[in-house]
Amino acid sequence: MSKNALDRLAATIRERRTEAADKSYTRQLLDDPIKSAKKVGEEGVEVAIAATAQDRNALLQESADLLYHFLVLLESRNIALDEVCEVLEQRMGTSGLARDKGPAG
Ligand SMILES: N=c1c2ncn([C@@H]3O[C@H](COP(=O)(O)OP(=O)(O)OP(=O)(O)O)[C@@H](O)[C@H]3O)c2ncn1[C@@H]1O[C@H](COP(=O)(O)O)[C@@H](O)[C@H]1O
Repeated sequence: MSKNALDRLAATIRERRTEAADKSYTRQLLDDPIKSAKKVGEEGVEVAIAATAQDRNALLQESADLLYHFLVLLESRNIALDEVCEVLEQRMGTSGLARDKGPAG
């Protein structure tokens, strides 16, 4: 999924704030940020299981579920995808090995 598709999906999710709950699954999640957070956790575990099982199709499907639910969670907490991208951009060029991991590693 390209960044452009993620932006379009995020815009759809934002629009669902004003949709009727009985017509929109997204609106139901936006009304219940705790459920939304739990769904991100569930979908993350399902991604990990699919990856561990080396099930390519399942990994694609679960990854899409995770991205959708992650975007809903961000919207429910009034965080724009661009803000997350800014954090990623700030990290660019800094190796993961460069972080201070403390004496325990
Ligand atoms: N990308 C998605 C998307 N991916 C997954 N899902 C839904 O996520 C739900 C949860 O998936 P699960 O596999 O966990 O199913 P479940 O365990 O039965 O779900 P829960 O009862 O736990 O919520 C399913 O109902 C899927 O249909 C999505 N629902 C919506 N979208 C996008 O959001 C748009 C708006 O959707 P509505 O708000 O429903 O109009 C759609 O046009 C799509 O572009």
